[in-house]
Amino acid sequence: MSFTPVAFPPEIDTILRANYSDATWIAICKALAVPPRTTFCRVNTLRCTREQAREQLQDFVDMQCKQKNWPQWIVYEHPVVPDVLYMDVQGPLHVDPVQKEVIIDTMCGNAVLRGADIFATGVLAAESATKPGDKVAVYVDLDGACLRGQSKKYTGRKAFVGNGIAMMGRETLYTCSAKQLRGKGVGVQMVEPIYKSPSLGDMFAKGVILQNLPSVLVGHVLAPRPGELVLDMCAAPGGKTTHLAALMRDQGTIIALDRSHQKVDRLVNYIREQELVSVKAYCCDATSCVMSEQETKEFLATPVWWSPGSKIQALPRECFDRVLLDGPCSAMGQRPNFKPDITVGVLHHYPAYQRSLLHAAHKLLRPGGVLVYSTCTINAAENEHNVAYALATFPDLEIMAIPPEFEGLSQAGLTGVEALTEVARQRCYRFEPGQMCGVGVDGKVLESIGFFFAAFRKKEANSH
Ligand SMILES: C[S@@+](CC[C@H](N)C(=O)[O-])C[C@H]1O[C@@H](n2cnc3c(N)ncnc32)[C@H](O)[C@@H]1O
Repeated sequence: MSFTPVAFPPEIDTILRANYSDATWIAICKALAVPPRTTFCRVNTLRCTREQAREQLQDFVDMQCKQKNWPQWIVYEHPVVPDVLYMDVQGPLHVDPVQKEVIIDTMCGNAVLRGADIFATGVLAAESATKPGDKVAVYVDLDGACLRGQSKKYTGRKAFVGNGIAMMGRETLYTCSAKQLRGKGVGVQMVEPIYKSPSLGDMFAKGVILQNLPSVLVGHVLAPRPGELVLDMCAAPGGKTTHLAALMRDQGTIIALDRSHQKVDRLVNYIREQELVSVKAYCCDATSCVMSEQETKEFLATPVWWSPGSKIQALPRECFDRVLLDGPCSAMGQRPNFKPDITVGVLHHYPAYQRSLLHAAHKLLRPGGVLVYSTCTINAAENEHNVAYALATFPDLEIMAIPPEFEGLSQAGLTGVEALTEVARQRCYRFEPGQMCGVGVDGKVLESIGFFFAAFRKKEANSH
């Protein structure tokens, strides 16, 4: 079974491949079409130890394997990153599609390839005679052209992702509204997926969070300590915010911003559910969120933070011990990616936008403080070029060396970015799709999504 490599629109392909040899670019496009070889999850160490979480997850996975008639699947503790568990992903496996078809959209297809079952709301179309218990072949609608509820066989472009068992009939799926279906649970249980990996089910409630290794590393490299004042500039949905809170033992203050009101509302609920007291989330445009010097003075005279969830305008200058800038990006490192959906205009818009966020981050960071800049894209303009920009624009920022324990988990930055010195390039954390991100306890290569980050320290006033 093989997947066709990701095909970017031609103009996008030209831009992205510019920094690679043809062979490397082809390998990247192949890797982007399929899921990473490893499923990583982070343990919420405020709730349980990693060992407790591993045991619980192993029990859950054992139960699933029994149900699906799969051989035993081992949950490992990551040898280097202290709060990470991981499992291997198997595939591509040879699976013959059965006759009856179910169609899902590309987002749902991406999740299926990463081990998920299909929730009732995810099913776009099923053939007219589909009943609970039927074995169905699951296809992804590649062009977004399948009508929801369609009963005829879909004849558009589609990709097979495996066979599953329908858990409800066609009638239930399409006579109920999307609202009624929400919470109804699994619509199709994937028993013969092309890429096999146990799903995490409701392990989230038990403190196990699906999170890619590079995202977890971001938290460890930022390394916030209990009692510090930390800023997460683009925080929603909050995967990294909650990690920072765990690293700080929920002691200190994390100011979590997001521009979107709805996302902040969800983030506030998430923080409440997690019973975190250190995180305060606000709706704020982080490109223009810096107080003037006078306003900063006045704020610091009586520092009172606003009520969580409210819209705020600005934050005090040079006060934050750590700043995380995990901003909006072209997300071209996501795996699998059935259909990269981006225009040249949008791709070109990101680097400048990220630079405006970098300007704000620099103003808010205290001397001696640490800034981590991250993206989940392979686009050099949003990565190495922005690192070079930050170093050239802010002479008081220095790029931090990779701690010895994290060496070998990522690749260095790309070559050929003129303004990036060799030292700075070596200090970038680039996670190239298809390349290893370390080695597991059993010597197997680990692999994740495409990602990039760099850590900077702001020099103390007397050191520059
Ligand atoms: C990559 S996501 C952040 C993911 C998050 N850090 C996590 O780990 O869960 C980028 C976020 O930036 C937000 N965003 C975009 N522009 C922003 C701005 N000017 N100010 C604040 N947030 C912004 C988006 O709404 C989006 O939620």
